[in-house]
Amino acid sequence: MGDKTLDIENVYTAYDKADVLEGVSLSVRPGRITCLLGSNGVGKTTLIRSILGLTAPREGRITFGGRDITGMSTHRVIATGIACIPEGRKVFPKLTVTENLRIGAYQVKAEAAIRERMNEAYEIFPRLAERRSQLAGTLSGGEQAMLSIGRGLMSSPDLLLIDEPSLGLSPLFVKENFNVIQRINERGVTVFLVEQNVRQTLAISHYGYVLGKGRVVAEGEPDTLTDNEEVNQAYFG
Ligand SMILES: Nc1ncnc2c1ncn2[C@@H]1O[C@H](COP(=O)(O)OP(=O)(O)OP(=O)(O)O)[C@@H](O)[C@H]1O
Repeated sequence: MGDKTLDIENVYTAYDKADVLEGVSLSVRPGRITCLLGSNGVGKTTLIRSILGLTAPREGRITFGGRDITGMSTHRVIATGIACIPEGRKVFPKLTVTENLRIGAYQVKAEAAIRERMNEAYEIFPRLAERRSQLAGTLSGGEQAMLSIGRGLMSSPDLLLIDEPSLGLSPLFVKENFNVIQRINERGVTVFLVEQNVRQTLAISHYGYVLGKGRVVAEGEPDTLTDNEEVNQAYFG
């Protein structure tokens, strides 16, 4: 059960000279689904890269459970209990479903623990259990999305970062995957959900932030965000 807060304080991140993130601050509280909404190119993935130590912030601070993880190597960030499901899913196409899941548990030594987690993943995704020996590259897009979530769960994370899970999926799979994210959260995993799909994301979130160009332009409970005129302006305008 996750009990650690992820705190992002005044983070500036740049790839070359120009800052993509210009002083982002937000909190992902334990046990909740917190979402970050924003249109193309505002810096959502860059924020995830900053958390994971893939692109270190040039200024600001990121802490997880009070521990400073700013600019830490990705390997060490993951060891603190954070897992990430990247945009575009990225399963290993030539490996089976089971082999893909095992990769998610690469930091786990005990075979019994790996088995237990795998059974849990198959319980959450019966559709994957039926296809456990199938090559991941032959799964449908929606099934690959499930597999990438399942793989993220194999490290038993406290916090799951999910980057645009609805991207390129049919409405039915989007609905199914969002249901799964909600169920995973009910099992005690804290979720930071980065999305463009406003309505469905807010429907499952406890709290939300809206990223404008490089900075947070609004935050609040889902109800207040749906009706907020400024949000609609910033987001769609
Ligand atoms: N490796 C990189 N090198 C240079 N610029 C980059 C790099 N990655 C992203 N950018 C730029 O940073 C900006 C923000 O990109 P980012 O991927 O964080 O946005 P996003 O909000 O996740 O967008 P999308 O929803 O389209 O994925 C964009 O202008 C992008 O071109």
